Amino acid sequence: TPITYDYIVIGGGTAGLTVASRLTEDPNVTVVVLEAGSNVENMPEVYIPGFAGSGMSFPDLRWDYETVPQEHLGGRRTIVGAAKALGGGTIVNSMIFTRGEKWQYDAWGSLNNDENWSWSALLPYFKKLEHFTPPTQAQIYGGAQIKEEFHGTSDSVGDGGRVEVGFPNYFYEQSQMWRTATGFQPSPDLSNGSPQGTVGVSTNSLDAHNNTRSTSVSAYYTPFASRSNLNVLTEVTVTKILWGERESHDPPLRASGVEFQYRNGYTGTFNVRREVILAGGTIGSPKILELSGVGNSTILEAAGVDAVLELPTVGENLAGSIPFTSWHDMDLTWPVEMIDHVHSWANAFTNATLTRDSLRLDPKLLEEQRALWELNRTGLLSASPRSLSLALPSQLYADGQFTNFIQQARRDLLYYANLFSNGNQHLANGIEWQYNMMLNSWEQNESAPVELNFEPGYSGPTSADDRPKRKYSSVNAVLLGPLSRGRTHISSSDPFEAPVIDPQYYAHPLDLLTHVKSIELARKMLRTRPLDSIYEGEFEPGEEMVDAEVITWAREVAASDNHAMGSLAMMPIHMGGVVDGRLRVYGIDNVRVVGQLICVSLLSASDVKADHSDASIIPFPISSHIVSTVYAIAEKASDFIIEDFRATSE
Ligand SMILES: Cc1cc2nc3c(=O)[nH]c(=O)nc-3n(C[C@H](O)[C@H](O)[C@H](O)COP(=O)(O)OP(=O)(O)OC[C@H]3O[C@@H](n4cnc5c(N)ncnc54)[C@H](O)[C@@H]3O)c2cc1C
Repeated sequence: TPITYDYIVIGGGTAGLTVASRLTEDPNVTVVVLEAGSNVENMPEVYIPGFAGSGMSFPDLRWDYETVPQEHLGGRRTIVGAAKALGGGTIVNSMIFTRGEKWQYDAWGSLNNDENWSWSALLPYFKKLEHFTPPTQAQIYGGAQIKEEFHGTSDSVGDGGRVEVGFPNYFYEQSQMWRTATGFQPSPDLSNGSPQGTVGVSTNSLDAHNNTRSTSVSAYYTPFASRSNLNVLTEVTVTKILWGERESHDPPLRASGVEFQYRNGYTGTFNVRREVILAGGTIGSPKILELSGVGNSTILEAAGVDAVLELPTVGENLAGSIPFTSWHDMDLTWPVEMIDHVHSWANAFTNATLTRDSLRLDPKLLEEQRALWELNRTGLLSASPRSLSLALPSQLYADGQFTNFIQQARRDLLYYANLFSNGNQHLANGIEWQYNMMLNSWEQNESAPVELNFEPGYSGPTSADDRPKRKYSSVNAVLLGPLSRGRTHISSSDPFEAPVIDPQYYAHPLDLLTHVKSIELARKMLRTRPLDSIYEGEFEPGEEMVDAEVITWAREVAASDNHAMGSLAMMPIHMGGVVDGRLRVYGIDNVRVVGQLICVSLLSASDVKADHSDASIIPFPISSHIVSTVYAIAEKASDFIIEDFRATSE
């Protein structure tokens, strides 16, 4: 007989471990977590901050979700990065730990007409999850800035939250120069809900006491692994959710358990008493719903899966593809045929004394720095410092130019909303709503559509073997507010077959225009005082390249940064939503989705770091790296689950 648990958590990543840990604080509640990847907490590439990003170079630690050929990226396929390990994205990510803009969280609440979702409703959870170490005088001198009221408990106050958050203890001189070169206002705190238009040093998911990475494993699992009511199984892939008997075909459905397969091929099932928590990530979660017969019945039947619940927007709301028709008449500063291109970063040679490249160029230095880190947790490997600037439209576009683009986007609003909705009128309404919010915020110059993110070393598309063995400064341009939407769907009932992912990058012309502008700005910044003093010529896109060539080049090389969202969006059902404000899947009694959002943004590729992956139910993109928001959603979801159980059992 299968074992019965109160809760089954599918996916032991960021959100999954958070929820499992919180639920098992009650010793009477039993939880099993099923994670496809392994526990790699003890890999140096994971816990040493200076190696951040290198985790994705291990094939066993990633899913390799590949997109279909992207029409607007020259027909190339790209990889949507996602981690396959206990701890999920927190194991491999770049440790950037910031929050979005206040109005964006408020907009989730307005969209769902739900006061549970707003900046002020989430702030207590952002604080609850953090165990924050305030900056030292040396870190403040290096550029670290915070306002304590926005952060979790620090050591001086008490035990605090679970995720260690702090500032790097090593700063590269060129990062400081870049912050000045941007000309942006210094941010008082990048997590204060108003990062737009400012520049600052990012906080990290970092234990600042011993300079090691903080992950959802170290925060939510390892200290509690001895709980007898928490069972975490690794190398186990969930193949479908099982449903209880129904008297008729009408909703609601009720999950009775899950079916899974161990790496060695052994299969089994567990029964569930209360709820199944779906936390498989942006691509993983809709895939499991579809394999279980929940989704668009036409897609399911084509894949050979019997539909049990018609929920046509599962896997939708992800990105879009269309011709640039009506935009061809616009008065653009570059020839209109160039719109259909992207570029996503700029880098330059530098004569700075030390960059992250130094570790690669000089094996002896790497050895010394490794020994230093082992000795006292200092040196170049003790930190993964990033400086971020969140560019407003006025910082990207010349006067008046953006207004024209916004007007054009408004004229085409319904056209694109319909086009991206895959024929679903409800979803078209939802996308229309999202567009209105986003265009209004940009028109009023109140939101940052892009982030310029400084890497004190090489970041770009060329492998270490193929580029000059020199030191670099790089600016990653991340499109934080994509208007394109696409989809991810299964095409087979085989749970080990990858889904068909079509984010439709740059299908909305404004995505491309804005991203191109951000690269122009990045190139300029690299030559601006005081950074010009260490500038030794642009490497990529290339000193001689004019805009047209840059766009062509970029289209050929730009990489996905996985800033997509909404494949199981939290929206009203009449707007194409899949989950309600308490994260319950519409039409199902006891399945919740936590932490699964995919952000489709594009950033530069890097051989050292990739960036970003999936995260959740968030209906439209936030102007930030997303992991802290995923943790906050998971903390909040845990409270919902506990409250809802109490309410039904009273
Ligand atoms: C390379 C990289 C760099 C990043 N850098 C940053 C950064 O610096 N800052 C930031 O804020 N964000 C960053 N992100 C994004 C962030 O880490 C993720 O968005 C976040 O961790 C996602 O949380 P999640 O819970 O939604 O999914 P995940 O943490 O990905 O968890 C999903 C889990 O489910 C498992 N799973 C999937 N399907 C199944 C199945 N069928 N059965 C069992 N298990 C399954 C997966 O293996 C995974 O462990 C980065 C992501 C990547 C990949």
